[in-house]
Amino acid sequence: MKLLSPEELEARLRQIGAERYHRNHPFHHRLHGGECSKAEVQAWALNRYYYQSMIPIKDASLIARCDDPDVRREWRSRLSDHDGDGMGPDDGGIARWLKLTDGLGLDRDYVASLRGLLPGTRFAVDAYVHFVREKTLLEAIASSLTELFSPVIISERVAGMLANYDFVTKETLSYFDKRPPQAKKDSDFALDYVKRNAKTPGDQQAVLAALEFKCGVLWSMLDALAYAYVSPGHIPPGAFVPEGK
Ligand SMILES: O=C(O)c1cc(C(=O)O)c2c(n1)C(=O)C(=O)c1cc(C(=O)O)[nH]c1-2
Repeated sequence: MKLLSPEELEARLRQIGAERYHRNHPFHHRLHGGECSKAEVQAWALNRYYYQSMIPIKDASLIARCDDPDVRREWRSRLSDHDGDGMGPDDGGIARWLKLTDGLGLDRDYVASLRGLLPGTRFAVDAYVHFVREKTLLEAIASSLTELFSPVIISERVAGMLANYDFVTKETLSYFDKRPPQAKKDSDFALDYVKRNAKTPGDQQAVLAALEFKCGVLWSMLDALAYAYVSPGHIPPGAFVPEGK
């Protein structure tokens, strides 16, 4: 591969998002289009809790291995976005995600215990954390770039779920209120970083591969969910069993 200009690199990254982001996954079409049963929505929220709960751990790992104070300063807002600043009970993304699982009628302690997780969710999320720990800082930063695409899917999700499910309220979905501006700020920074720091064809290839890897993490979480709870509906032993199943 020849050296791309920063603009060409950005265009290649956006192309990966257009093709591979989990917005294209059939489970999301089903979720947002109102075709999911309540049990499927519960399974989605319970499994996504693991992703939410591990995000600050992967961000803390990134900070821990970063020797640039400017990057650390910028990156640490991600920790308070998810963990909160101790200013109230619903402060921080993890606490607001638990409001979502509460609103869907799931037991908080059960969700947080992670006992009901699909093995596929665990493996995908753990792979993301390991990737960020083990790859170069440039690749670790690039792997967060799915967030470039999350504001669009979040607005589709909130509108679709509110219109289509009588068991979902605006209050229940409050997690998503704060995410689009946070994701925009975070992904603007990460995109600018990779455009400035991927200086060789090899660096640029690694950045593109990091985004493809991360799209695969998100995609495989939904594959696991669809296989267990939609079709063929084989729930792995020990994973969450919705009421009535
Ligand atoms: O709802 C979504 O579809 C979605 C996607 C993503 C993403 O693209 O990785 C994130 C989030 N939400 C999110 O809420 C979040 O906090 C987040 C952090 C990260 C990351 O990689 O650091 N991605 C995402």
